[in-house]
Amino acid sequence: MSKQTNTKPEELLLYAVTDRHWLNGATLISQVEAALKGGATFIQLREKNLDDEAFYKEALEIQKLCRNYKVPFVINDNVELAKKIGADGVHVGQSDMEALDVRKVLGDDKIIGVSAQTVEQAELAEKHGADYLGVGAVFPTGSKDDATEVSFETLKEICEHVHIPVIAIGGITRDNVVKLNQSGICGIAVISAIFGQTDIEAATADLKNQTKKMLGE
Ligand SMILES: Cc1ncc(COP(=O)(O)OP(=O)(O)O)c(N)n1
Ligand SMILES: Cc1nc(C(=O)O)sc1CCOP(=O)(O)O
Repeated sequence: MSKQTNTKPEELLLYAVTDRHWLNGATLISQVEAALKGGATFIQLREKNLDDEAFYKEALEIQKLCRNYKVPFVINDNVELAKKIGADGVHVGQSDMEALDVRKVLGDDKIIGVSAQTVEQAELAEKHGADYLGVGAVFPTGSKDDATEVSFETLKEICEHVHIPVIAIGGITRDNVVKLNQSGICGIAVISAIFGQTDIEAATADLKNQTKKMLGE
């Protein structure tokens, strides 16, 4: 990995993906702030069932918070909303808008993250202008119904074949993150290991330490 992209590998160390499934009466903004206080280095707003107006208001609120913490903020799938509020970028999957088309909408300076499960998908995403790849699911996950498992060997192969940063996602916890050692990733993305925890700030700080250890930092 060595290509210049719109995000730095260190920003991708501990990437928090939101999920209102874990709210339990709390607000998303308070949970994201706890993750930021604990040291999350990147935030993705992932909403699957929110109406446009509520999604817009929430995105503006979380964007403001992330700016205060100087942490990149991207939106899952919704390129139009990312463009409208001037978010730092978007994350798209294999069945979403193609990276080349996202780039046309957002311009050269925004961050485009793309999900990849195979080397072919990873190479194509890089060629089409992705700034980083999210590869998973590296472990079984309860947070995404249609996740398909990606083996350690495939993760490693993807890292070897692209020149953009790769992060792993899916079922990662403080206890199993060590298993990703020597894969070539520069960080991890999680939902439940942060937002499913009682003390989000402490869990984030702990996971960040474990991730740094795994990376040999
Ligand atoms: C960092 C990161 N990596 C992968 C994904 C999965 O994206 P996608 O395949 O589009 O699936 P949904 O998240 O839309 O269910 C992600 N969101 N973030
Ligand atoms: C959003 C997402 N994408 C995945 C993929 O495999 O692409 S797995 C996943 C869910 C990650 O949540 P948790 O950390 O709770 O397992």
